[in-house]
Amino acid sequence: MSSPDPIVNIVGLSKTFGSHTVLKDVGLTIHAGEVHGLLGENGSGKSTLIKVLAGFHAPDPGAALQVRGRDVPLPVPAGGFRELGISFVHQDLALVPDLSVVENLRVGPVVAGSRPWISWRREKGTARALFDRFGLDVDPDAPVSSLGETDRALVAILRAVEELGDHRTLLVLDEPTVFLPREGTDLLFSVVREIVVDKKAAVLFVSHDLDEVLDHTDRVTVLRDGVSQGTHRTRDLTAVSLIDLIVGRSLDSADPRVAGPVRDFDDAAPLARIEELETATVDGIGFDVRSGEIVGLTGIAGSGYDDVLPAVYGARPARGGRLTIGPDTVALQTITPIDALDRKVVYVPPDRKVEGSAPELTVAENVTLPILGAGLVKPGALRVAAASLAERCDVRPRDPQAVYGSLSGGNQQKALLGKWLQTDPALVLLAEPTQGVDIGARARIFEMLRETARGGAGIVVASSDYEQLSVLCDRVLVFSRGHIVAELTGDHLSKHHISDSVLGLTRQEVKA
Ligand SMILES: Nc1ncnc2c1ncn2[C@@H]1O[C@H](COP(=O)(O)OP(=O)(O)OP(=O)(O)O)[C@@H](O)[C@H]1O
Repeated sequence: MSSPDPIVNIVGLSKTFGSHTVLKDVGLTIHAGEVHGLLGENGSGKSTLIKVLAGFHAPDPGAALQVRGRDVPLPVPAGGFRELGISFVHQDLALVPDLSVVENLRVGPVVAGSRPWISWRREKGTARALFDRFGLDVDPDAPVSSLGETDRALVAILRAVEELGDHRTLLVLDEPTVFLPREGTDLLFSVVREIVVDKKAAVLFVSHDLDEVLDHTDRVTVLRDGVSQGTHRTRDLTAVSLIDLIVGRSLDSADPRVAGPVRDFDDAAPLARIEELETATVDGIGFDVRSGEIVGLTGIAGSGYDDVLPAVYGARPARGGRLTIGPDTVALQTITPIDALDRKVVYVPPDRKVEGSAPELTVAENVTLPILGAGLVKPGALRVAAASLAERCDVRPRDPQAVYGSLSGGNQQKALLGKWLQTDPALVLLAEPTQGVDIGARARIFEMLRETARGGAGIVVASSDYEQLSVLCDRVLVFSRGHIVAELTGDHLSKHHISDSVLGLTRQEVKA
């Protein structure tokens, strides 16, 4: 197992932003040869700790860092992590889409000035050898923009592996599976194991997915409100003991791993009907959503399930199809987000940073944007509306004047969902609603969605998180090659049934 010698040792790490101390005297010891999980609720300080290692944040005075037994002065200078043999994969992957795969692989050394000239022929050969070693079938000349999500994530990870160099120490993966379709995670973890197999380097792995953490880490360190809850051997933990460490209290909503009661919608009238939808990846599909129902859409990457919601909302063009909601039928080829909103259809996209919000504005400004049009413009009233929304959605810190972009990922997601749910929508379209969200926030989000459904709205969730779909949905539609190939309800709504169905191992009859 792990070597007793720490490869990276952090002692007494604190970090304060303004008056808010977000890391409090944290220690972290990582051994060569281990996959070390870093867990904690949204906003508990995981990314801040990683950004101190990356030299992006200077810690408060008093912290110490040792790498392979040597003292490293803090703050780590810009780019200094390279000399320490540390590399990072951040959630946004930091790839340049217009550059080729091989150019992306070499961007780091070029920017760092460590490679004055480059033989691209040799680099392509090296890239091919690297991909072969990990069983990745990617053309080094292909532009990154042409790659699927899985390949993109794996290129970013292999680039980080390359950047570790000869004196490789630590690969830091900050929620690498958040944007990875399920079929990509197996490949990811085989890469992770390969890195630590000779016990020379270690992997620090940040994730909210408890199954992944329990299956793939050797030890875990848990942060709660910026305070370490200790480091534990993974084999001594269960999902329940891990939740206790992370949340530190019993969950304030129902356990998000347990489904609600089975509800029967067979005789309910449709609230919305999507018919003959055609997009680049979807081939004439249709389905109904009934009042109060939560419908899931899933499939492997490229199956078309993730193309449906933006097309229904008019955020991405459809080639054809119709949406009927209430008395109206709208052509999906021409529908715009304004038409959709007029019909009380709202859409929360998967990438909240790009499409869902204005990061430079305050939380109050972000969450009150949809109600500005309703004539409510007095700043005092907006502040009250924002504060009550933040309270209801459990957005932390509870400060409506905080800059939205400075919130942790999960808190941004709660605020974004709350912003749209307050508009009393008829049909809610959600893509990956709990991506990057911790277990406590996940419980809160599920509760918010169930409450909205109980109020009579229909909800459609497109996701590759089978556990989330099994717990939240009344019905799941499985896509393959642009068609709906299975409809799962009742006893067939387990994580494993959904997974088997997506992989084509089982089929359930699709009702007309
Ligand atoms: N640049 C900043 N300025 C002010 N506050 C910040 C800044 N960066 C982070 N914070 C605050 O520090 C706290 C810890 O945030 P951090 O991003 O480290 O959490 P996290 O554990 O990584 O959360 P998540 O799981 O949601 O990614 C949060 O309260 C966040 O709002």
